[in-house]
Amino acid sequence: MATLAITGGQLLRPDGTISRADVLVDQDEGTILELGDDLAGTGDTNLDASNALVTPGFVNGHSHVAMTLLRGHADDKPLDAWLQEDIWPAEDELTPEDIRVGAELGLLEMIKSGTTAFADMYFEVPEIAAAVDTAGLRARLGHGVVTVAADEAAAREDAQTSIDVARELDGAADGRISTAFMPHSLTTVGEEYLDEFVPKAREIGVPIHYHANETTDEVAPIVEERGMRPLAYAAEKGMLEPEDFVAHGVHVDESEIELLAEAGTGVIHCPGSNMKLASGMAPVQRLLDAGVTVGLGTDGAASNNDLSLLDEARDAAMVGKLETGDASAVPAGAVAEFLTHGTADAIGLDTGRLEPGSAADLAVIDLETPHLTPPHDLVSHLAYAAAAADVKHTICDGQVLMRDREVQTLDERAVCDRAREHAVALVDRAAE
Ligand SMILES: CSC[C@H]1O[C@@H](n2cnc3c(O)ncnc32)[C@H](O)[C@@H]1O
Ligand SMILES: [Zn+2]
Repeated sequence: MATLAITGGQLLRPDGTISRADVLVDQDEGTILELGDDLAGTGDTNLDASNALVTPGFVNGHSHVAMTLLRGHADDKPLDAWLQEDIWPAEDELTPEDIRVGAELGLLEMIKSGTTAFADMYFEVPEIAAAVDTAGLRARLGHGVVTVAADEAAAREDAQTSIDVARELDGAADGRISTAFMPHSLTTVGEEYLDEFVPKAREIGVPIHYHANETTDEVAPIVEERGMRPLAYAAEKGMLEPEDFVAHGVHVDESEIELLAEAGTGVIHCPGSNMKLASGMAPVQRLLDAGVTVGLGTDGAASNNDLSLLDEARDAAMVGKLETGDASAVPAGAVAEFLTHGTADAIGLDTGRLEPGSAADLAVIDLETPHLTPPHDLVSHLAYAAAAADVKHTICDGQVLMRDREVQTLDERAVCDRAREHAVALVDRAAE
């Protein structure tokens, strides 16, 4: 058995408290073997965590990781105009290789900012899975289905691809990859396709993930045409089960909050994207008060514009207070849960807790920096003050993905060079 010791650090425990402990990892099993006062010298290899905070690796509950290629391509527009005028025309030009290159850039950024697990909706998912396998992260992946502008044969093929991808890739990368059926949203996928394919997702036993209640423009047509709220419609279509999770949930009313709480369906809060696209502010404290499982997501790098969950954590805390007019809303402790086991639970991945037997997915945050001094409250620092560049080691499934800020599984320079070339060519093709 190969072992790794992470020594000298302060540990964020599953109950949200912080205390001193070393961590011993079974690298063959990818699990935490032991937490103890003095495990220095017990591992085959050692990572120094002195004057550092050791947290579970961060979990990103909603992303489109390959959209890094479109970072900064189209800013300062609302969702519909942004998608229809800029993003979808550019995505029409994407090749499988572009998606591989964009995914590698996104994964590099995730590793550098302490993320070890994520949920992702996009196209050419085998390319993304291959990048995840190489990079060493954990992921729930799915092919995003959009049927609005497609003829019936193309729409059915798209939905079937989502089912096939979910079946074929579940368990890939030595079990680090799991999957979901991913209709894009309740307005971009026709009812007949939900009726046909939601039962197929249930047959193969995968969750369903989709964008929901992101903007008022998305809510209004459902209310007008069906006389019901979007999440009541989702429940009617069988898409509100405990394993399912929706992205955004900005414009949810009390009846929908109750539906989510009763169903056990998770909501992935994406405050950066919601602010940038001016979509609105999700009622996160009300969701929490109602008992809804809330997670945190970056959305894609074209609407954020980075993939750092520490940025997202700060945004969540800040916007939570603004939305309620209450400075005690969405406090640091809640945000620390969002970063770790809250989001892991929402997307159904078994990670996010530092305890013996758990997945050895960790981030080590360097506290030797002015903006994290003094160390009065390290949970506060995690929510309000820490940044991506403070992450010094990242470990997933017991493997060291970044040591002393050097990513081990991807060649940083080569990934960035390739991404630059592919992004320029992509945007040029889209402009032709
Ligand atoms: C069909 S694959 C996923 C699809 O979603 C698009 N997308 C990216 N960000 C958002 C967002 O905030 N709301 C809705 N759709 C979004 C992405 O560009 C892909 O086309
Ligand atoms: Zn999204």
